[in-house]
Order: sequence, then structure tokens, then C-alpha cells
Amino acid sequence: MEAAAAAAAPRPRATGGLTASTAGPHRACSSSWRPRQPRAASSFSSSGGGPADLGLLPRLRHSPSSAGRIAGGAPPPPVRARDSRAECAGPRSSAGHVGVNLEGENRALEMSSTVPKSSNIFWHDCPVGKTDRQNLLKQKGCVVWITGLSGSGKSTLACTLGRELHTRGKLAYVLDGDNLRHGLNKDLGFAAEDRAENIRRVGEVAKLFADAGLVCIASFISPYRRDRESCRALLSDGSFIEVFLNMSLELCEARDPKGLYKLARAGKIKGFTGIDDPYEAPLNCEIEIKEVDGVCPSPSDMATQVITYLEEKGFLHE
Ligand SMILES: Nc1ncnc2c1ncn2[C@@H]1O[C@H](COP(=O)(O)OS(=O)(=O)O)[C@@H](OP(=O)(O)O)[C@H]1O
Ligand SMILES: Nc1ncnc2c1ncn2[C@@H]1O[C@H](COP(=O)(O)OP(=O)(O)O)[C@@H](O)[C@H]1O
Repeated sequence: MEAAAAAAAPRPRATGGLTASTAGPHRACSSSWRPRQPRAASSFSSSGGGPADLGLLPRLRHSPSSAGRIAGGAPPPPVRARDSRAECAGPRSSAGHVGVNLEGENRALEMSSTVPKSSNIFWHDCPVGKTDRQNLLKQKGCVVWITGLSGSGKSTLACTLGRELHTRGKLAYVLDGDNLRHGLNKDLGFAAEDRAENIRRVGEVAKLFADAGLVCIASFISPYRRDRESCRALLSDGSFIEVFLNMSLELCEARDPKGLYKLARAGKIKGFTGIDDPYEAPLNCEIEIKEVDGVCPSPSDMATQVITYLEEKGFLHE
């Protein structure tokens, strides 16, 4: 196995007691309309409705050399869902970001290319809010974030889940890596900073879909933990559901439906995830799906596992 993929994937940990995010959603509008004064961007606080909520804080650049890269690992039970991420969240700063110092972020804000270029911008509230939309749809908006190696089954799970939700009368929308790279993200490649920007944009789009009341299914390799955590921090408590398709490199490479692993092995694609680019496995995902003895659960079984989680957490309520 290659160096980039050699270390066993760290197992999700339970460290107790912390909420998924303190960066709450932008406050929903009441259903009775009254004019509001627009708020200047500078008036937002870091505890809610602030730059972090609006996705304006950049992520710090990080080295992809950190630990936690994927390998197959010993065969545990095939599918495992966490009761609650609140039981296993990692340490957070006062700004609600995992392991990120707000002062450091602000410094990065001045330096990073993701600094907002516009000034004199205002947030406008609308009379119909997220709660109104959720009541209309009889469901709760959330983001199901599927991460894993190329060939691990992300798109398959996303489509199966989307179809199953549709059959049940629930509104869902799939954001898929390959598809978004044909449009919104067609200016991005696979260098670390391009992948980070890819995931940042997708996180913002997914947040909008969740705010619209949909079950947004995001299917991206999203190899860097920090980028996934930044997306998580955009969502309110519990509504970012990370699904880790923990399939071994061997299985993914054997599938190789697009022939990309073959090209990467031949040196014709550089920086391919799992071959010569890292994948940082989640430490605290809500749902982990694993293969057993080289066999992975069927797409239908995987989708059922996610649906069960969504039902238990009240996202599909009547
Ligand atoms: N270098 C390299 N590394 C990984 N993947 C590559 C690469 N080059 C092209 N592809 C194809 O791009 C798809 C992954 O796009 P994503 O947007 O999900 O990638 S990322 O999250 O920004 O890492 C991925 O799709 P999936 O196989 O569905 O994962 C590949 O088809
Ligand atoms: N649960 C599964 N069981 C068997 N084969 C699967 C399963 N999920 C996906 N596949 C197959 O594996 C290949 C890669 O799946 P895909 O969804 O395209 O992965 P990804 O989007 O992660 O690259 C496809 O040929 C697909 O049919």
C-alpha cells in the first residue's frame, strides 16, 4: 500500500459533551412581515449571524501531511451510526470552530484569498423563514455529507438515498463532486488549495439548500478534515451529518470504474487521492459504513442506514 494511504483510518472517538457547532443559523424570519433595518456586515457577532455564519471566515491553509490517512483497517461491523455527534465532538474554540483559534482566523482573514472583496454589504431578512419552509415541506433541512475515496460508492449512495427520500415524499437534492466540477467549480483542479475552495463553495451551497428546507446530499471526496469541519461549522447543531464510506484502497482500486486509479498508478494522473495525495479519515463522523472481508453493504442497505438516522433525529418528521 502506498505511503499516502498506509496509516489505518483513525476510529471515530467519543470525547463527550460538546455541541456540534455554536455557529448557529441565520435567524429565521417570523411569518408576520415587518420592515427591518438592514444590518451592516460589521455588526455581526461571532456567536451567531456573524461572518462565520455567512461563510466569510476563511479556513487556514493546512498541510496535507497530517495523520489520519486511509487504509482498509480491520473488519468491524459493516455499518455503524452514532447516536449523537454531541457525544463525540472535538475541542472547540469560543467561536465554535474545531481546533481553530479565532484570532488566528482573523489574521488569516486579512491574508487569505477568500477574504470578502466587498465592503458596505448588508444582510437582508425575509418574511418567510426556514421554519416556514420546513413546515411546508414537513421535513427539516440538513446536509448529509458523504466522504470517501474515489470509487468508495459516494455517488451510488447519494443517488440511492436521493431516490429513496423522493419515494417517501421528501425533498432532497444531490450535489456531486464530478457534476459540480462541470459548472460552479470548473475553474478548480485538484491541488490542495483548489480542493479546499471546492469544498468551501459546496459547503456554502449545501447550507443554502438546508436553509431552503431540503435534505442536501453532498457527495465529495473532501479529503481534508479541516475543510469538512469548516462545512460542519456552517450548519446548526446536528444538521450536518457526515457519512464516511470507509472502503479500503484495495476495494476502490479493484472497482476503478473510470480507470483513474490505473492512470494514477501509471503516473499519468498526479496527486490522486489515496495514491499520491492524502485522505484524512473523519474522527467523529455520525455514520461510518465499512466493508467486511472485502464486501461492502449493498447500496440499498447503506441508504437505509442513513434514512434510519434521519428518521431517528427527526429530519423526516410529518
Ligand atoms: N487527482 C484526483 N484525485 C481525486 N479525484 C480525481 C482526481 N482527478 C480527477 N478526479 C475525479 O474527480 C472526482 C472527485 O471530485 P471531488 O470534487 O469530489 O474532489 S475533492 O473533494 O475536491 O477532492 C473523482 O470522482 P469520484 O471517483 O466520484 O470520487 C474523480 O473522478
Ligand atoms: N454498495 C456497493 N456495492 C457494490 N458496488 C458498489 C457499491 N457502491 C458502489 N458500487 C460500485 O462501485 C463503483 C464506484 O461507485 P461510485 O458510486 O461511482 O463511487 P464514488 O462516487 O465514490 O467514486 C461503481 O461501479 C458502483 O457501481
